Amino acid sequence: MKEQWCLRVPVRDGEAARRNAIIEGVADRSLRPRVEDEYLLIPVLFECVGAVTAEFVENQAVEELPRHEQIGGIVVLQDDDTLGAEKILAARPSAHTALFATSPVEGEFRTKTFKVLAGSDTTETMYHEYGRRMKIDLTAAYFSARLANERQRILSQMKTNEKILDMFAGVGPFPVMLGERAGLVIANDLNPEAVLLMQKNIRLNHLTNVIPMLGDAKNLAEILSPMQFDRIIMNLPMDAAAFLSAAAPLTKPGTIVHLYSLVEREGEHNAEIFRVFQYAKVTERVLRSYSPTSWHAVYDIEVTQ
Ligand SMILES: C[S@@+](CC[C@H](N)C(=O)[O-])C[C@H]1O[C@@H](n2cnc3c(N)ncnc32)[C@H](O)[C@@H]1O
Repeated sequence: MKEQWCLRVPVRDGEAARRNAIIEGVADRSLRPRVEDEYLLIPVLFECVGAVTAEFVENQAVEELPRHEQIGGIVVLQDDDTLGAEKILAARPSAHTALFATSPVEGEFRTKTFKVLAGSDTTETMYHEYGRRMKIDLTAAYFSARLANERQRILSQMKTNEKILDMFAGVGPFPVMLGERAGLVIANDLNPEAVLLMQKNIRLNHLTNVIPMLGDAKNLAEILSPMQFDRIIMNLPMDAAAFLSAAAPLTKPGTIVHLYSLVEREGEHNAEIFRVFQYAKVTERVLRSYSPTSWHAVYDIEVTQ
């Protein structure tokens, strides 16, 4: 593989950064890093640069550039900083556009609006994650690279041929990633633009067992019963717990529900979970902090009866 681009990280962070890059599929074990001044230069695969996860870029790679998150060919800056945007684009050959979010995540489609700071006037890009490709459009449909590791965790837990339901699938990152091992994935979202992109992503990744669906998750039980799923993904962090009773009729003993939520205290959703599923084994894990008083957590709910 040809060496074309390097991550430059302080030597003290070097080993962790290299391990992270190898796990992310961005660096290759066979390419040796080298030390220059106080920095370790980690050769990465040019075509995979877009797959570097947001946290990795922010924390390890580019201390001298303004803080930003890279998603495929797009960098999203934390500040409305045109000069900084141009600097980032010059430093990142794989990036074609620099954006600044002019709104928070909002509305039921969970989208943001953006201003183009530099580069091409677009919010569309191709995003790569662990060998999969996804077309995304940051204004049309929600997308975040931050759950890339979470998708791998679930993939590693899956048995072959599982029947999976993603109730809030967006442009399809979970279905695309889990599809290779699943028997069937039903991938639902309320946003028509997200479902259109998801259809493209299913085709881009040559999946024939992922069925995209446009609808309100609250009606899924009525539409899909008597189907029962081995695994249900619920990634609507502001409100997923409110949909637990819509998911319940589609479960059976052994079903695992992965509920993603923003929480302010440990066990925040336990009362609702045990109200809906009287017999369940629940594990709560923190994924990252979201604000000084809240964090992003995943509840793995194993239905036992
Ligand atoms: C946080 S995003 C998650 C998208 C995707 N799972 C991902 O990881 O990128 C939540 C998604 O839920 C969708 N959504 C919101 N309310 C919904 C509802 N009642 N039924 C179905 N989808 C809904 C939004 O359109 C959005 O795409």
